[in-house]
Amino acid sequence: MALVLSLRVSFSAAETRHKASTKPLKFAKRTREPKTPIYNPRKGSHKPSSKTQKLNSEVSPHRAVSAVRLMRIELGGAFADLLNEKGKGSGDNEMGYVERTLGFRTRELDDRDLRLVTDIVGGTIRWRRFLDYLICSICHDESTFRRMEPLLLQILRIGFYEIVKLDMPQYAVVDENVRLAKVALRPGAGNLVNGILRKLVLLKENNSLPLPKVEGDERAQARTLAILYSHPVWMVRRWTKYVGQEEAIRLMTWNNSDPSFSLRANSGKGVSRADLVMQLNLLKVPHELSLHLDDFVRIKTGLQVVITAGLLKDGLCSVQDESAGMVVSVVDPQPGERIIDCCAAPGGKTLYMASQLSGQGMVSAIDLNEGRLRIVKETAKLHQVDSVITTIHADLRTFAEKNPVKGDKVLLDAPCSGLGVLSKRADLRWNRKLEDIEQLKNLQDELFNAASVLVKPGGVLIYSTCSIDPEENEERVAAFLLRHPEFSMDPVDRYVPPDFVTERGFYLSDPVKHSLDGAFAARLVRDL
Ligand SMILES: C[S@@+](CC[C@H](N)C(=O)[O-])C[C@H]1O[C@@H](n2cnc3c(N)ncnc32)[C@H](O)[C@@H]1O
Repeated sequence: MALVLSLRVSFSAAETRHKASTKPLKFAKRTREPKTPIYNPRKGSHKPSSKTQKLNSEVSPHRAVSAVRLMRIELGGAFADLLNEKGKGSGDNEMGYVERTLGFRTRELDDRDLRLVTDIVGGTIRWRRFLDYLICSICHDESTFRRMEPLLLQILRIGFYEIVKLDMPQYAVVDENVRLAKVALRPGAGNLVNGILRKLVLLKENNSLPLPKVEGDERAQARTLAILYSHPVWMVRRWTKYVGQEEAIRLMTWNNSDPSFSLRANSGKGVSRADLVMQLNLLKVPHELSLHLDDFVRIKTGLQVVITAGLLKDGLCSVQDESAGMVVSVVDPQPGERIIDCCAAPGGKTLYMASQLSGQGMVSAIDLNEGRLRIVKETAKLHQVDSVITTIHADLRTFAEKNPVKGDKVLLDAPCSGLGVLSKRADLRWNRKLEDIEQLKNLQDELFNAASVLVKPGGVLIYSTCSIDPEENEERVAAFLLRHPEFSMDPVDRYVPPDFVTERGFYLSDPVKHSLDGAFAARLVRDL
């Protein structure tokens, strides 16, 4: 049976002896059962191992944890179901997941391991299409690749990423991933990993990785670029259409780079940026002051240190991208105003707006998602801005129909594709579909109409997204203005630096140009 073949392949003894060969790999059937039981969703079985609870000190912890985390991310629900079925509590921490999946524990992760897990998991997800292309090419057999069991595939992806993208010491990477495959799966899987990784090493050393050439018509080129820069083909085609191939490549390169983060000093709690900088200096976290926003600091590394030190838990600061902070600059909250935040959860902009009210006025935070809205409420308390925030659990469309409330300012931070934040959301590119954009556009139009009802005469309506797609941004605003002649554009040049203002007076943070997340905002004024 094909499935059995994929589960029980062992790399031929000859291949192991001769290390890396350039010939197609041959897979021999195994006859024995796998040594260690593992979760295999394709077989739908999981036998708890007698080795459970066993500490394995030979396997590198960051690789075991990365492999399991990648499985969880890719398998999603199926994996969660398995853990629930097998007993509550066993999977509530990372090592619990490792133990239940691999049948053994590793030593606890230290700070270096944690950083490696973050790098490897993020990078392996981002580069998935590229890595799979290489793995498939080296296997010389697409069906073998397609039928590869999930854990084996994740181990190979990790090895390929470490060798090709992280330039880690190649033979150490081979040995470590072989060991993981042997212990977590069976000796034959280790031999297979050994053969494939050694072949990769040889190809890399000879500078002859099997990479496709960008040639042919527009579709063919997009398919190749999608492999080389590891994005869905539809995104490559869309960006090439809007900004040309060179700019699309720059954008994909940005999306594949390690994300940097910004921290906002929580002025609502009386924490100034100088206080935050002092804390970062004490923690030895390198940082730069934001050039655009007074409360913000940028960090490239050290987020884990900030989290561990409790700066977020204690409400001293929040993680917030400057691009999102500048949307609040476009709103320009003033003490005493009533601001309606129509799609508020989890509350990044709500909290920042509230912190600018100096205790006078109100932000009404509406959201459809009750759980996420609860986060807004709890964080508002932690940040000591709860006296100026009211949360309202509702669908904006029905709320606007039934409630006579009017705001001085109404912010609609609409649900969107998130195409501006792909560098931070490593897996989002694989979850988004082209069809989503059509559906989102309809929702955005409906929410735009509903939000407009809540604006008082002479009041301001701000429409924003974390997308860079013109169909979710400029086109939605143009369509709204046609439907609502009682609103007119108010250019944003008074509120954000000139570099962020488009010709038509919108706010646009462009990842390539500004090295920030992508974000968009339009400011519209209602007639008196
Ligand atoms: C982009 S997120 C908002 C992010 C938020 N403004 C922030 O800065 O943290 C969009 C939000 O819209 C909410 N949403 C989606 N459809 C909605 C609806 N019909 N009514 C109200 N909220 C909705 C989602 O639950 C989600 O929390």
